[in-house]
Amino acid sequence: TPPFERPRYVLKKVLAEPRQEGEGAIVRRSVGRTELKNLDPFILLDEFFVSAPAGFPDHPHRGFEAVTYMLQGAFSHQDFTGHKGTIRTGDLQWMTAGRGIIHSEMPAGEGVNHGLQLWINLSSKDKIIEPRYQELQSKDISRVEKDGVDVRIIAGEAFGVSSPVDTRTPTMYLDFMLKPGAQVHQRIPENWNAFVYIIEGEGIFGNSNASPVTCYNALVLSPGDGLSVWNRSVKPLRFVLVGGQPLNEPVVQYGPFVMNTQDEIEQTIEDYHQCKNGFEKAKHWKSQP
Ligand SMILES: Nc1ccc(F)c(C(=O)c2c[nH]c3ncc(Cl)cc23)c1F
Ligand SMILES: [Fe+3]
Repeated sequence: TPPFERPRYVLKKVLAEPRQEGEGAIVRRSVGRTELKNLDPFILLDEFFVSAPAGFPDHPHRGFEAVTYMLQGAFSHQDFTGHKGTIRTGDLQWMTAGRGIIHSEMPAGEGVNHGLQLWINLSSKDKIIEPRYQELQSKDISRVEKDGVDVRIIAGEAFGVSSPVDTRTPTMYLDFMLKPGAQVHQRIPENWNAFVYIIEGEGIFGNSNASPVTCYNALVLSPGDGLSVWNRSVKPLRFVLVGGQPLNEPVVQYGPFVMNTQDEIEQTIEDYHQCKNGFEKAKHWKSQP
């Protein structure tokens, strides 16, 4: 018996090509590029590859959440409130920027530091909340291994295990590793928007006779109550499955500012330049080298 009443299949496949971002950093942007704009509540997904001295020096955020997940290496971060730390392989930083953050995110490991940064929009009422961090070390991230499937539960639930992360918008963010020959059937709430981003290997998504998809591709999923995935290759398959309940609000983005109207964007730019309404600490702050 098929595991789902309405299996989700692949509506669109988009290859994320490398591009410059920050200072000398290379990112493969999937969600957030022109043809992948309306995946409400998701604004952007960057797979970043950064070697020192490149990185993301002092920059602001307002109106959304930046979720950084390190796949390999380390990143150090510091913000204008004095909050600082290092995100290492397998670690997670869920930063709710709310009304405003200014921070720097710089590589802290030797060689290439590789990870994902997902931007999740906030509802209009949450765009003015105080900034907040939820930071998990690799060992604290819920993990289930079963029948050749190894899933790390960054947000939401899989195999009956939930993540401790408190998401403003109901969200799932699952990091799957499938051994050769393994398959997985993951339930996804019916009315959520959902996509897959492949990190390593090749997999078959949606229906069992679909053609295999390889890394750096993002797959937009059709509506439905779950996704099936098969690994029919001889290598491990690694991908993230991201889903969220749409906010259904207007989105006006200006770089690292995501609001609901053009007026709010203009107000945000003024707040940032005049160090007010949440950007007060910008007056005297610069990141320490
Ligand atoms: N100047 C500028 C302008 C706008 C930005 F969003 C950024 C920025 O920080 C990032 C954009 N992708 C990213 N992936 C991973 C990480 Cl750790 C950071 C970023 C930045 F630096
Ligand atoms: Fe940032």
